[in-house]
Amino acid sequence: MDKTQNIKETPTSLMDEEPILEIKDLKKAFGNNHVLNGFSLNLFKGENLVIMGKSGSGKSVMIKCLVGLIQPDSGSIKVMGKAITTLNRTDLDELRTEIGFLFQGSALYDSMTVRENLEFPLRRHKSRFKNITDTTPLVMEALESVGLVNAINLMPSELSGGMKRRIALARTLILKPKIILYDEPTSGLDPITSKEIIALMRKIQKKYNTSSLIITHDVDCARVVSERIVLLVNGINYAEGTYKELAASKDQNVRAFFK
Ligand SMILES: Nc1ncnc2c1ncn2[C@@H]1O[C@H](COP(=O)(O)OP(=O)(O)OP(=O)(O)O)[C@@H](O)[C@H]1O
Repeated sequence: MDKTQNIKETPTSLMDEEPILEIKDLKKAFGNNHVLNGFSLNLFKGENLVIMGKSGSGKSVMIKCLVGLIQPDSGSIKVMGKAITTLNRTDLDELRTEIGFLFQGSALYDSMTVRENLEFPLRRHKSRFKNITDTTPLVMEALESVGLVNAINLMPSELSGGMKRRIALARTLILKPKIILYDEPTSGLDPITSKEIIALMRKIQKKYNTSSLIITHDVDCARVVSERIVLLVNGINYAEGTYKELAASKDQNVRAFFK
């Protein structure tokens, strides 16, 4: 099926805006393995955009291209108007402070308290926070946003899986990112904790006016959290639309995601 049949026009409410993140015709192959074959997407301010694709379809490769960890073979990626592939190391590092990551495993530092885990990114990006002498208000605000103020002095070993994920999110929020990349935010969590994380993602979107790219296999998460969904199939943005639109599609490749 011609992919253009599946691609929805950009929603009219967003049409006048510059995308905060723009991927155009991205191609990446490893030898004969052509992973991305002209993938494109626009992420707009304040939007939650879900990317779904089956295992091995290239979601992680796309994210790595996006943050400059992998050089694509061709195509362009602009984040807040800056072309990623042309930035030098310093500019790329600076741009990365505007992007929050919540990756699978949410790796907190086991030997540090929750407070120290949250302070870590502030120390790493010293130049941006050099005028801050007391980190407590920032730590408290981030913990408040994820509903875990009381966990400030706990060690990661004292936290449940869901709490760890919340703290990892707080550690991301402390840098006040404009864009958040979530990689499987609900994987490994029980249904109730997943629902709590999903609700939290919505709350964060509203409170911080962040734009998010969310990679997930979790159809429930996609339904609740997204304004739009992009399906990555055969290395391209095969289909795009709201949950409702895609869930009603008759295309077998699209239906496969909603069974
Ligand atoms: N550095 C690399 N060198 C060679 N091949 C790679 C490299 N990174 C990824 N690949 C290949 O690219 C393809 C896509 O991998 P990727 O990790 O992006 O999939 P994914 O969609 O994120 O999968 P999953 O949902 O299982 O995490 C796979 O065939 C993988 O083997």
